[in-house]
Amino acid sequence: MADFRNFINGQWIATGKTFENRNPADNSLVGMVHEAGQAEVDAAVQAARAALQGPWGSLKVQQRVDLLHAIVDGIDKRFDEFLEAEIKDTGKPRRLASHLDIPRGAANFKIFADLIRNVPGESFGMDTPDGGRALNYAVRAPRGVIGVICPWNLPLLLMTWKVGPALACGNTVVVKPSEDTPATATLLGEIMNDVGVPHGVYNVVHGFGPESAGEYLTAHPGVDGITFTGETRTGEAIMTAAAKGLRPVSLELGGKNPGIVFADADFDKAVAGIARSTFENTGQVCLGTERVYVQRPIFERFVAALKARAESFRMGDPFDDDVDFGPLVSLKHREKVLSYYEKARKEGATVVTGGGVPGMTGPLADGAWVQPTIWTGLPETSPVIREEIFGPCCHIQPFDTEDEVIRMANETPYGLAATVWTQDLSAAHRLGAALNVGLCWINSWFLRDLRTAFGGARQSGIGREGGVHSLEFYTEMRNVCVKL
Ligand SMILES: NC(=O)c1ccc[n+]([C@@H]2O[C@H](COP(=O)([O-])OP(=O)(O)OC[C@H]3O[C@@H](n4cnc5c(N)ncnc54)[C@H](O)[C@@H]3O)[C@@H](O)[C@H]2O)c1
Ligand SMILES: O=C/C=C/C=C(\O)C(=O)O
Repeated sequence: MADFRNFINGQWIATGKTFENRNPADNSLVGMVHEAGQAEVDAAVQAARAALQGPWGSLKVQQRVDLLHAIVDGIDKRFDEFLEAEIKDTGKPRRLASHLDIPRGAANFKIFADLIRNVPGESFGMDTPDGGRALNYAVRAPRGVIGVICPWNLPLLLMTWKVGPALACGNTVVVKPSEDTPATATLLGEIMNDVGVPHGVYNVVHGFGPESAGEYLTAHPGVDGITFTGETRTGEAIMTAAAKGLRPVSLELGGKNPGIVFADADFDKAVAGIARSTFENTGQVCLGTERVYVQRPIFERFVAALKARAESFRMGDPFDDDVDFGPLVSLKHREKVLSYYEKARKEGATVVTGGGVPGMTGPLADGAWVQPTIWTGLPETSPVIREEIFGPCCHIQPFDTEDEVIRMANETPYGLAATVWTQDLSAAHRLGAALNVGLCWINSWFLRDLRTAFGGARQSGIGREGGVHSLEFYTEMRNVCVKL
C-alpha cells in the first residue's frame, strides 16, 4: 500500500494525520496520504526561503538549465512509474496518460529551460537633458517562494506547468497537490533528489483547502506569490488570502466553453473534434466543451453523429490499452455530475444518449463511472448550460446566424476556451476576434504550443502563462538606468 508523505527540504515527512487515497476505477485503496498541518507548511516555506539563499540562489543560468534537463531525463527514465501513479490516482486510460499527462510533465520543464537560455532582454538608449546619453536595461530577478496549488484532473501536467517556469526563473516552490491526486507530485520529489536539485527548492505538502495545507500555504507570509489552478470560487478565496501582504496571483480557473459548428465545416472532423473536446479525460478538462452550437442545416445530422461517437467509447480497466473512457476522479465528483444529469432530466431535456451510470461488472462496479451524455432542447438559461459540470456531457443548441451564435457563446461569466469549426477563413478570423475567451481553437482543440499565452478571461482566470508570458509572474523586472 502506498504511503504518500510530505516532501520538505529533501526529506520525507510523515504526520500523525492521514487520509485515504482511492483508485476511482474500482474504489480500491491505493494508500494513505499524510496531511500537512501548519507546522509542516511553515517548515516547507522556511526550507524554500533558505534554498533561495543557498547554492540554488547562486547557480548560473546554464547550471539551472542543466538541472531542468536532468529533471526531464529523470521523468523520462521513470515514465512507467509516473504513468502507473497517474492512472491509479485519476482512473484516466493509459492511452491518454501515456500521450498527454506524462509527456507534458517532462515538456513543461524543457520548454522553460530553453526559454531562459534564449529569452532576449530589454534596453533603451536615451538622450538626457544635459545633452548627454543614458542607457536603460531591464534585469529580471526570481520572485521568491512560490505557492503552487493544483487540481486533480491533469495532476502532473498542471503542477509542472507551474513548477517548470518557477524553477527556470530561479524561484523555489511549495506545491499543494489536490487531495484526490497526491501521487505524481510526490514521485517528482524523488526525481528532484535523484538529479541533485538542492534541498528546499521543491517541496510538497499534502492536504485539503480550507483549514488545511492549502489555506495554510496561501496565508503564509513567507510566500511571495501564488499560482493556482482550480475552480473559480476557490480562486476567489485564494485571491482574498493573497491580498494580505499584497502577494501576486496567477489564476487558471473554471469555464463553460462553447463548441461552434458551422454548416460549412468539415463534418467528420467537426464531429471528431467536438467528441474529443467533450468526452476526453471523461470531460474533466477545463478547456473542454459543455455547450455545443450547431448551425441548423446540419443540426439533426450532427446530433446523430455525436450520439454514435458517445456510444462507441470503450469503458473498462484504465490500464487496458483498448479502453478509451475512464471513470470520473472520485465518487464525490460523480455525485456532482449526476446531480446535473438529474437537473437536465427534471427540466425536460431530450436525453440523446446517456444520463446515468453504466452497468460496470466485477471490481469496476464500485468505481466512479458515468455514461457519456448528450442533451438537446433546454433553454440557454438552464443551469445545465450556465454552470460548469466538469463531466462527459454537453448540450447541443441549433443556431442560424453568426451574430446569434457569438451572442450565445459570449453569454457566460466565464471566458476560458472555445473551439470553432468552419471552412470559411474570414468567418474563422471573425470568430477568433469576437469570442471573449483566452484560448480560441479553429478546426482544432487543445493543440498546444507552449510558447503561447495560456489563460482565461473574466471569471476563468487572471494572468497568462506560457513562453515569455510566464516571466511576468515568476520574475520581478527591474529597470537600471545608467548615465553615460
Ligand atoms: N483554467 C485551467 O487551466 C484549469 C485547469 C484545470 C482545472 N481547472 C478547474 O479546476 C476545477 C477542478 O479542479 P478541482 O476540483 O481540484 O478544483 P478546486 O478548486 O476544488 O481545488 C483545486 C485545489 O485547490 C485547493 N483548495 C481548495 N480550497 C482552497 C482554499 N480555500 N485555499 C487554498 N487551496 C484550496 C484544493 O485542495 C486543490 O488542491 C474545475 O473548475 C476546472 O475548470 C482549470
Ligand atoms: O484542464 C485544463 C487543462 C489545462 C491545460 C494546460 O494548462 C496546458 O495545456 O498547459
